[in-house]
Amino acid sequence: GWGYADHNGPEKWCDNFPIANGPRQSPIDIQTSGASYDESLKALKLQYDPSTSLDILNNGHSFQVTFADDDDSSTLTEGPISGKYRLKQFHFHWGASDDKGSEHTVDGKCYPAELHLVHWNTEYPSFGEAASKPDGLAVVGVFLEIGADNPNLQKLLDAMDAIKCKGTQTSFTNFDPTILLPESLDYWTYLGSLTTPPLHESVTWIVCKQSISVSSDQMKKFRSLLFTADDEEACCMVNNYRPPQPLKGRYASARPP
Ligand SMILES: NS(=O)(=O)c1cccc(NC(=O)NCCCCO)c1
Ligand SMILES: [Zn+2]
Repeated sequence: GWGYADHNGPEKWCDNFPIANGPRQSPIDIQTSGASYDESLKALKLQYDPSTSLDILNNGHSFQVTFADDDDSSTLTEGPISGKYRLKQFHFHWGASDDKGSEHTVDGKCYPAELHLVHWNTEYPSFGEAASKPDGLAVVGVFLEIGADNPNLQKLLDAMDAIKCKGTQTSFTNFDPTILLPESLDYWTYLGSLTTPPLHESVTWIVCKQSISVSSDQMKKFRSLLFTADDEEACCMVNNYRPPQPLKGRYASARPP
C-alpha cells in the first residue's frame, strides 16, 4: 500500500491515484503576498465537546484521535464555510528533524509539524460520503513551531507508548481539542484536497496564521512511533508529509485585518 518511503511515497501516489496531478491538490505553499483579502470571510466558530473524544490510533500513516460524530456536539461553523461541519478526527504530520515536517509551507518556510482537525459537511450522511464531495470536508491546519514545552500536548505524548505500532489503539476520552488551537484563529483559506491517498479534492482548507509551540524533546516522542506493525521490521514514523503541490491558478484568501 501507499506510504512515505521512496518505493511508495508521494512521487508514486499518481500510479494508483491519478487525481494526484489534479487541479486542486494539497498541500500548497501559501504565498502571503499573493493572498487576497475577502470581505465575505467570517471568523472561525469552533465548538468542541470533550465528551465526544473516543480513542487514539496508530493507523500506519500518522496517529489520530477519533471523535463520536453521530450528533452536532463538536462542530465547525462560520469561517469560509456555509452550513455545519462535524469534527471526525485530528492527526499530525511531522519530519525526521526539526527543519521539516509540515505539509503547508508559508513563503517557502517549513515547520517541524502540522496538526489537522478534520470536519465533514452535515449536508452528507457520513464522513465517508462527504470525503469525495467538492464541499465535503473542512480541515483546520495548525503549524507547530519549536519552542517551549507545550503542556497541552502532554496527554497525547503520554498515550503514544500505547500506540507505538501500526494498528494499535487505546481509549482517549475527555479531550478538548480547543487546547491545541493558537490564541488567534486568523486564517488563510483555499480549496484543496486530502494530502494522503485517496487525495479526494473535497477539502476547504483553513490554515491558522499563528502557530503553537512544541519542544525539540516533545518532537522526539512523535518520532518514536512506528509506521510498522509489531510483526514487521520496525520503521520510525517520520517524514509522513506530502510536499507542496502546484497552485494551478489558486491563491489563498484571508479575512481583512
Ligand atoms: N491529511 S488530511 O488531508 O487532513 C486527511 C484528512 C482526512 C482523511 C485523510 N486521508 C485518509 O483518510 N486516507 C485513507 C486512509 C488513511 C488512514 O488509514 C487525510
Ligand atoms: Zn493531515
